[in-house]
Amino acid sequence: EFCIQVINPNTSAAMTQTIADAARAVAAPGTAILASCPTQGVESIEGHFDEAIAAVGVLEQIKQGKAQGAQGHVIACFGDPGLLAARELASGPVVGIAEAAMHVATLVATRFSIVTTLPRTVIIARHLLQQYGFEHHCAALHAIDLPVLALEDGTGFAQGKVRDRCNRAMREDGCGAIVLGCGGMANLAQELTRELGIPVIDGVTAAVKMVESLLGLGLGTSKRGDLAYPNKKPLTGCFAMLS
Ligand SMILES: O=C(O)C[C@H]1NC(=O)NC1=O
Repeated sequence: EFCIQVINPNTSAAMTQTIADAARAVAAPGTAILASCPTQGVESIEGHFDEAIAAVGVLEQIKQGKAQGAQGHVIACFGDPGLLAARELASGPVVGIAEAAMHVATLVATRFSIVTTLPRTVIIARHLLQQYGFEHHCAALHAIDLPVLALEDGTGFAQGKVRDRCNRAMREDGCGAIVLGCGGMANLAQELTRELGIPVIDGVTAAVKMVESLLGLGLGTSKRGDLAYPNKKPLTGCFAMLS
């Protein structure tokens, strides 16, 4: 009985499919998943510049999702790009996969490590830990040092690097759980949880279940204060589509 929009903020069709499949695999029987990515933007998000571009696409998708009946939204990129802006626009809940994975990890372990793609993404993930208040829960952060789209090149090489790095983190970090730091890793969590014997948490599936929970509690985004709908004003040029 819920309709949840899952937005891949990058424009990679392959990664959008990976994300959509993972979301649908955990969605409750009555939950419909609307999966999408921006019509324009950047094929992978690997830094602040990419995130700024992707955030506009996220807002466009939120607007479209609302029109299509989405009651809640997931931002399926580990930087949670445009999260607060999306919350201003949305009436339903909006959950980013980084915050969702971090929250879930704190419920099943006292310390979690993060395994993501590039070293620069590690730095951004550290900023998110501070922003969300999870710094002291995170034991360590690691990068496989491969570009995001290596996860979609079909060789399985990146997936092997993720597995090895998770294994090493579990042995060296004293962490009880691991957070996968990329939407494109969503299809690895279950298998790695079985293999490693500790919770390996993907943010796409965590966020879908969190949005279901919020909807089940009858909760949407607060529209009082800084998450109220944006003040009405003319939007010009390429931003007109957001008005
Ligand atoms: O920052 C990263 O490495 C991961 C992030 N980038 C992206 O295009 N989708 C993501 O989840």
